Amino acid sequence: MSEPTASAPKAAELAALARTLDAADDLAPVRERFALDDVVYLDGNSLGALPAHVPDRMADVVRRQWGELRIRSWAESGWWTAPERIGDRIAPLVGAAPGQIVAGDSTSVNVFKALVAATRMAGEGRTEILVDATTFPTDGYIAESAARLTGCTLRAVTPQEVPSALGDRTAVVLLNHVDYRTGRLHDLPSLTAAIHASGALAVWDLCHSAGALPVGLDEHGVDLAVGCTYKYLNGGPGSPAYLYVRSELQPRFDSPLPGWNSHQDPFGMSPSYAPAPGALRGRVGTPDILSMLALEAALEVWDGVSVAAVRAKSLALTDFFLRCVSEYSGPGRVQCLTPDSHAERGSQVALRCADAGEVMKRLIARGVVGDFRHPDVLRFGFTPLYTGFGDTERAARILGEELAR
Ligand SMILES: Cc1ncc(COP(=O)(O)O)c(C=O)c1O
Ligand SMILES: Nc1c(O)cccc1C(=O)C[C@H](N)C(=O)O
Repeated sequence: MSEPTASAPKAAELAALARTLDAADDLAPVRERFALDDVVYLDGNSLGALPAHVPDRMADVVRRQWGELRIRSWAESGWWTAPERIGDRIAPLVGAAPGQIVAGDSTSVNVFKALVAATRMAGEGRTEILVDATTFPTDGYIAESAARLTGCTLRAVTPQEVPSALGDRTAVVLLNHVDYRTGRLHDLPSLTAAIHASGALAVWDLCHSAGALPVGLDEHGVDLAVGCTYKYLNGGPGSPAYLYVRSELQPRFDSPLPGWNSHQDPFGMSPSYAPAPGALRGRVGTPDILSMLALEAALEVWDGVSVAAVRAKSLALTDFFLRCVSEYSGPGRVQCLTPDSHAERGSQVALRCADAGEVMKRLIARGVVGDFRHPDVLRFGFTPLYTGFGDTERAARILGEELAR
């Protein structure tokens, strides 16, 4: 049996407030662009939902472009130029002018390219890589290997420790914009400025911020950035990642993976490598066209949607969720790891509680899908394109009921 959590009048008040907020939400109609059921899907920070038009688009890609046009599609269906074209479609979502982003490979591979290329661009005597000690693990593993390959030392520091860790030996700093576990948003403008003041380069991992909040890559002078597209960009499972190289740095970008797709004359089949100009220097080999074109179609859900509006709704949703959790779960049942301050909050709420893995299984069984991160964290990701305030109230209410069991 469940203990009662919030009083019935309180629940009615929150449900009514949710209806008012949904009615005033300009982004509410965007939900229709997605194929969703009545599950409350709060796992878009791991795998974004399917945009409704993608299956038909992919049927055309497979049946007509591949099945009928076959090899002609590299030119006639725009396959060959898809990585740069899609990079330019992602660019406004992360505050970048065209010509600086190429889509392809995984985030892990792009972290490797960015880090090694950054150490190659760093000045004489700069032989230390700083890596976010709280990073999603893959960045740390890749940084360790990149350091060994380049003869650099590697030091793990928290983002807060970066300013005092910087020195005249620092070559590059790899940071996560939003912490995957806590949902903490790090201060990209001021950290990038501090890194530059020390003469080093800044590489940012945008996996948990792109599509959820303004990033401002150009505005803040970020050197290199990477990110995935299967979370808030809804590109699909394993969809291509992307690499941003600031235009001024492109002529010096010396890729550690100089495949033929980044050659200035790929079909010249020369035995020696000569890099192409611009963003396509970040390409490696043949792109994964099916995933690439699913991503391109998925990005159409952004037509007419501003990142600023998404950010405003994201903060309103997470504020409302925190309020509902505190009403429905009572004091002491959960500990919130996500900062209260908007300036430090991404688009997820992370709650620590006892038996978090079991609690999440029960939530999923009741139609509230978040995820569990080892050892004791419940994560709830809020995708403003398809999550409403009613969903948010329902998720918090069911969480309260399960915690009271
Ligand atoms: C911050 C961050 N970086 C990297 C990755 C993963 O990269 P990849 O797509 O290479 O698996 C994730 C999530 O999977 C992530 O959250
Ligand atoms: N990339 C993933 C996958 O292939 C399977 C399951 C989950 C993922 C994720 O994206 C995890 C995610 N980066 C996280 O923040 O935990």
